[in-house]
Amino acid sequence: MSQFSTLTEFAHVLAKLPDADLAACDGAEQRNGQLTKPPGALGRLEELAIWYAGWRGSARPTLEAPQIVIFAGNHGVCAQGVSAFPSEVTVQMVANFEHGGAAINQLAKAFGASMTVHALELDRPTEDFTKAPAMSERDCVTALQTGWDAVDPSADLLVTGEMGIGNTTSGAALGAALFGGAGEDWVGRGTGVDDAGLANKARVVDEGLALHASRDPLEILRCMGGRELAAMAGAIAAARAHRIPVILDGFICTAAASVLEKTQSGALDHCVAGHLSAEGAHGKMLEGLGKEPLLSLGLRLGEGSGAAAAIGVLKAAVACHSGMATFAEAGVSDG
Ligand SMILES: O=C(O)c1ccc[n+]([C@@H]2O[C@H](COP(=O)([O-])O)[C@@H](O)[C@H]2O)c1
Ligand SMILES: Cc1cc2nc[nH]c2cc1C
Repeated sequence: MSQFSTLTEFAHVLAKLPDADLAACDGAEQRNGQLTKPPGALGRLEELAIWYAGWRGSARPTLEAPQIVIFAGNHGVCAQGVSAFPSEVTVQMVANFEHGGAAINQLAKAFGASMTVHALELDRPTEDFTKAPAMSERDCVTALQTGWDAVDPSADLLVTGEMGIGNTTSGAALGAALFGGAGEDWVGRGTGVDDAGLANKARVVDEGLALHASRDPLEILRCMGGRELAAMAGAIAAARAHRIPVILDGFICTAAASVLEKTQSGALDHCVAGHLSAEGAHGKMLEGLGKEPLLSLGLRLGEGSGAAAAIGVLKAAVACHSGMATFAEAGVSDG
């Protein structure tokens, strides 16, 4: 539980979050060197296991309690015709999550993750950001706090996902405002808009950038983000406070996470990129964060799906690291 009642206070919380445990990292690195395999033969799985060990504070960690949190929000900017789907799909999909019928339900089950869904005032969409700030400071802080409180301190891995018709436009606006460039550099087809729809999204983002001049990352989140993006940012920050590593999902999740990194450099050191989304600018955003995605499967679903698929990769890394025999234990001659 953390208390912050303004965006400035949230920035102060971010500045004080803990770092990885270097002794655990060193211990994990040493153990990795003794396991029955040629050095480096498990490739990136080795690096992942050591990173995970550092955040969990144990040279031989376990990964048994992954948590998936899904946040849903509605967007006033949908009035600009930015999505291929109507806004009511957001609340309908929340019901689908609650009844177990969505892709993320099956992925959670497949990888043994708990899952919670948080609908964020769906009947009170954010403002259309071409006309006004998307959220008041109070609304933005409330969403950050909801995200913070949604994290189970006993989880040992967190995936944050979202559902929000129109939110690829918010993600693109955040991308442009945080990393530079114009609307056309950051918009993609989202749920499937055509060429005219894509051009319209670029126009909408450009209007937002012109109206909201502040380049303070948390102000950018408030003015052009959405409740589900703020909640993901709050959850990712809370995970760090609890030393819970995070797998980032696609374009919208990464945009929300980028707000943290731009507020406090290094704020995403406890996060890996789960996958490369088919949403056009996701790769550029990940490059801007210096993150290499674990998977590239052409997913563009959101709702935490790509990150959930990557739980399997991280489980593989930790299982090998913590379960394998050393050369000495197995009586295998080393090189
Ligand atoms: O995560 C992604 O990379 C991603 C890419 C494209 C679409 N989505 C999902 O589609 C919805 C937003 O698309 P749109 O076209 O309504 O802006 C939202 O519910 C997201 O979860 C998600
Ligand atoms: C059906 C549907 C499911 C989704 N899940 C995440 N975003 C979504 C958008 C739509 C349109």
